[in-house]
Amino acid sequence: MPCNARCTSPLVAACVKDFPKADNDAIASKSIQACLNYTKDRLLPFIHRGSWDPHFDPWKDGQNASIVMTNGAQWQALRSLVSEKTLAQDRLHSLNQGKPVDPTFEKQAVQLVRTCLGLVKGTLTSLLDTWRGCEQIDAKRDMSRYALDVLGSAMLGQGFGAIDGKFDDTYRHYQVVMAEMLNPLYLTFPVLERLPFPRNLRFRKAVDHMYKVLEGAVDARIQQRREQMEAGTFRDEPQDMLDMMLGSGLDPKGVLPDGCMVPALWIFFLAGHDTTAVSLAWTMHFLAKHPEVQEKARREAFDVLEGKTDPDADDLERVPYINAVISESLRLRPPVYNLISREAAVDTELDGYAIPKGTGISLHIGAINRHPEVWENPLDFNPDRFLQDKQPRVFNYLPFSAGPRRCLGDKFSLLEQRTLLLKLLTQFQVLPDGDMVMQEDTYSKSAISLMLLQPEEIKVRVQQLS
Ligand code: HEM
Repeated sequence: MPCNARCTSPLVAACVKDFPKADNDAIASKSIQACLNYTKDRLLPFIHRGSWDPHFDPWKDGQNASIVMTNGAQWQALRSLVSEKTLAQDRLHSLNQGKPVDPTFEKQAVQLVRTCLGLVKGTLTSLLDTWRGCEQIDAKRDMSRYALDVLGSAMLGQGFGAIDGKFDDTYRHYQVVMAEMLNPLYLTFPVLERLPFPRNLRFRKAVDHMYKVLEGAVDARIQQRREQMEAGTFRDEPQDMLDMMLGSGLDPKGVLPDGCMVPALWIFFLAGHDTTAVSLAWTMHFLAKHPEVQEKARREAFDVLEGKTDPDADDLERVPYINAVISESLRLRPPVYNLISREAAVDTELDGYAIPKGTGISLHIGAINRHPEVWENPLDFNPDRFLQDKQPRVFNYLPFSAGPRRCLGDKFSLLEQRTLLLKLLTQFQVLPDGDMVMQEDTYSKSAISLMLLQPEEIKVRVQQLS
């Protein structure tokens, strides 16, 4: 199935080709809904500051194009540039697999992984320090703070003061954006966005604030480079993703087309924060609920660390069981539960269902990840299934989606999650708090939870290991 310019539907195309019949059923029966579904166009307000302006045309060339909002050739160009210049690119993956890579890039990527790991470790140490002497912890809240500070450090070289409780102004505005960005009423009737409602004024103020923070971070970095160049101290070694995307010069648009830098940074925050936080919170929940799994993961963590307090990049590649725990948690509770919908690019048919061109299609990741014809005992939490020889086919396991639009931050998120688990397991025991079955059944009703599967709360108890 070809793609048209407005609607990239490679995933749908891939589904038609690659899904076994059972999954086609799941998609067709559970996931194909009417056009009220989210389409990428509807996500404009939080990504494009000008989207409440009736004259704003996000599809016009060079107007704040962002990777999530574009399709076709424009998306392809942005995707390869952004992925090339961040931790997301495939060559970093080859690096981890010991395959040959371009030596200039290798030097930069190795440096960046090391720097990012350093930043993650610092944030993590602060987080675990806040848990000492605590009986019960709010895992959902704390994982959210951890993921935000890690992302801030890795992207911009600065946290948001989330873990140390400073909660600067930016954090407050950021929360407004996160709470409102997928408001179903406004997604369905985007025209409401342009009316002078108090909600809209608050939302615009918050989006404006976030843009200013990101623009300010870019300007400050350019200014810092200028001073370093004048003093002859500038070293062309990226310290964070902003450095990678800026290249080695003084141009604020860096290696990207005009107007794309801030939307690119913005998207990484919006796509990378809550997703990782929710995944980690669910993993804490499963560890508490399955002590035998926790013990096995702890043994692996102790074996790999061999007495060290912090893992290095190699250690993170030697934790198959911990990796399987994360994979299983992502299977059962995929943070992106319902994939942002596409429109069918052409008239087509999916497992006997006619799909006219333009129909909104939303893939139900949650249903696919637990389909009984694909997964044995699909509702059981069983990390060992990811250690068996026969691994799930790509399109049977979709927490990060699949195909050309697969998540760009998956490797980064896994690095962040493995680091946390390695350190956590060697320092704390995670225990259930109250009725954990209840927790699994109470999902947040907030707007964002319509796409992200957010638990209402996840509380666990922690006990420091002696
Ligand atoms: C557990 C953590 C994460 C999960 C479950 C997740 C899941 C997803 C999914 C399902 C998509 C596909 C959306 C679609 O096809 O419409 C996606 C796209 C994306 N993700 Fe993630 N994500 C995670 C973490 C991250 C992180 C940490 C970052 C960045 C730092 C990130 C950046 C992106 C970007 C930029 C896209 C858009 C790619 C494109 O349209 O080409 N994600 N993610």
